[in-house]
Amino acid sequence: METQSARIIVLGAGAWGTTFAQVLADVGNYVTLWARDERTAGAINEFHTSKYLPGVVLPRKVSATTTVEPLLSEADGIVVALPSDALQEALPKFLGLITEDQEVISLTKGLFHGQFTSQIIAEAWDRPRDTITVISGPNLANEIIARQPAATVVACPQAERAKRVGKWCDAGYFRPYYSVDSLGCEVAGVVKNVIALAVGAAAGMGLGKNTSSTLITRGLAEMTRLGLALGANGETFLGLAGIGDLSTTCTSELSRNYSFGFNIGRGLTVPQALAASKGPCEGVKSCQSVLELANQAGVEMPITESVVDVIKHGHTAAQMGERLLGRARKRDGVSIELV
Ligand SMILES: NC(=O)c1ccc[n+]([C@@H]2O[C@H](COP(=O)([O-])OP(=O)(O)OC[C@H]3O[C@@H](n4cnc5c(N)ncnc54)[C@H](O)[C@@H]3O)[C@@H](O)[C@H]2O)c1
Ligand SMILES: O=P(O)(O)OC[C@H](O)CO
Repeated sequence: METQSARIIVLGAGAWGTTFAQVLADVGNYVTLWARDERTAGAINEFHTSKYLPGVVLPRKVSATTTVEPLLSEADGIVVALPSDALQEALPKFLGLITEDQEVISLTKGLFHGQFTSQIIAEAWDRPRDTITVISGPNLANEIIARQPAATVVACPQAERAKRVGKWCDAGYFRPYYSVDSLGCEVAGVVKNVIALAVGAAAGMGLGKNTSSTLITRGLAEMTRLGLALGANGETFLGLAGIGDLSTTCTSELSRNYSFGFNIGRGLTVPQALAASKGPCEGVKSCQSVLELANQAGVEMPITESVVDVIKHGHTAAQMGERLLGRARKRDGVSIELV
């Protein structure tokens, strides 16, 4: 029988990694954050603060280090909370230090160079993808750090691993639901960021709730079509990691993706909107890859396509709207038809 407190390392001491570390500490686990700079680690260890979470005092059980290698072999679980474009640089140095019986948990909602986070981790650490647990849901760090109630999906094809990880983060205010569909959770976590860019852009143009609800609903259809084509379970998209996270990200000014889109909608350029962002905009990084994946799978994703036109081809938010409204008329519903 496993003891109640686990030893957990969180790689990435930013907003979500630090917040998730607090969740784990609140349950009674021993948590160490890996920060890449001494300043971030020092602020956590000496003052229990983080520049990523202004005004927050962290539990004393959360500590940080810049030298995590000696701690990895003793850990029960390793959490990856890095932005998607940092994974290929940051992860390989830990190859050989993590074994298959340890739990590896991904919090990163990204698709980088055509690879979902669990694929990148599996390759970097030479372990089967189906041993990696994905945690995804309507989980804005700034709300969870204040211990506001929220639920999440803890998903792993090896169900026992999801159960084990779920117990570690079952903090009461943070409520895990279990799934074996980690692929569906990853698809949803990536596509919702792209859709949030479009919804934010519409809001930034001054458009109202009818427009945002239209984009959210059709965005759900896009996400579901792609997920089904890739082999995910359709139910996932109607759950917390699907419509749950989509609605949070598309309606909150705390979302970096929505806020980025909002700034585009009010006329900022892509570089200006990126400079104004308070953190990684995964949708900006992943939209092209999502579209390529959709094209390979023969799936139509018009909202994603119009976001790519804005990010990569200099289209304005107004052109994005015109293009979407000019499309051929379709049947309503989350259809699995690919045309
Ligand atoms: N913030 C949220 O509300 C939230 C919620 C759920 C999921 N996520 C996902 O979590 C991931 C991280 O987001 P975040 O909000 O914590 O970002 P963040 O910018 O707040 O933190 C990222 C951290 O990674 C570190 N980092 C960056 N590159 C690195 C490298 N090469 N080596 C080592 N460390 C490096 C940064 O120094 C920083 O501490 C993203 O994929 C995001 O989509 C975020
Ligand atoms: O700030 P965003 O847009 O990266 O969204 C954060 C989380 O993914 C919301 O669940």
